[in-house]
Amino acid sequence: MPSPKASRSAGRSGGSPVLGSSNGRYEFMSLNRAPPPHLLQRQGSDPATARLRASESPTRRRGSGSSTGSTGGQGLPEEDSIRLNPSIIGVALSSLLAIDLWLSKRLGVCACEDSSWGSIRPLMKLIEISGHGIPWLAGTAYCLYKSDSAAGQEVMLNLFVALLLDLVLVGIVKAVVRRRRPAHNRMDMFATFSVDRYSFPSGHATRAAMCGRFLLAHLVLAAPLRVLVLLWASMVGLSRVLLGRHNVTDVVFGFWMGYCQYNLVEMLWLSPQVLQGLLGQLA
Ligand SMILES: CC(C)=CCC/C(C)=C/COP(=O)(O)O
Repeated sequence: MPSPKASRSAGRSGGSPVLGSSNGRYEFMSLNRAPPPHLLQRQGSDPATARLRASESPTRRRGSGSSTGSTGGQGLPEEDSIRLNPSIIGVALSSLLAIDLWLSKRLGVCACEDSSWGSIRPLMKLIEISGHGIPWLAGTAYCLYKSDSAAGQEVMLNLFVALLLDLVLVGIVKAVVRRRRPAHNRMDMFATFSVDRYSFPSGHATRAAMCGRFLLAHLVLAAPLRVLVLLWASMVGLSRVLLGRHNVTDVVFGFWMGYCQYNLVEMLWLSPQVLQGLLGQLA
């Protein structure tokens, strides 16, 4: 093994510990220079093969000119150029993912009772229930049943359909992406589907964004109540990360998806005629 001292001095001279030991000692070699012949021989069965491998080192390849062609063995082989170009996107995505995981872990302060903010976990769980699918479906069905005006029934029926649509769309995306929930999450949510073991996107966030927009658009609410709706939707999203249920990107995407789902609900809006037909069939 090289002593730390040897490694440091090699680092200072621009060398890099790229090759193995010779006679029990490690040797350091600059990436910009061709390796000595005795080391080349160890890389391949004969010196010619070894030299060829050395000429394919990343540094040599980068300096070889054309990045598109593969003519005459001088340019970059095509498959290599394909592999190198998307690496910028790959690095950006993995950096974003790393930041997401790090931030989500730091924000998961109510993930269990003995977490740093474990004392507010019950409050966060209450907010969680307020954005759960069951109270929303049950509440909407109750309002639909109780509503005595055609306008009220129309709004409630469309909200009910929107909630079902949300469950289906979120289920599909979760099943396709299959991102696991954060490791610090305790799976103690009530009434979940099997796809809810996956975390992308947050179903609570999609519901909060979609229902928030729905309420603001279809209920005549005073300004303080409108602010309350916005606050509630934000708190539902935030509580998902604080409880350790989701990573930040699950919630951000969930909000965006719920926002778009509302546009879809508006496009597919069930008119009173359709509603009468449906109710007529039920009666
Ligand atoms: C059983 C019904 C009707 C809905 C399930 C709602 C639920 C538990 C969704 C998961 O939400 P997150 O993805 O935000 O954890």
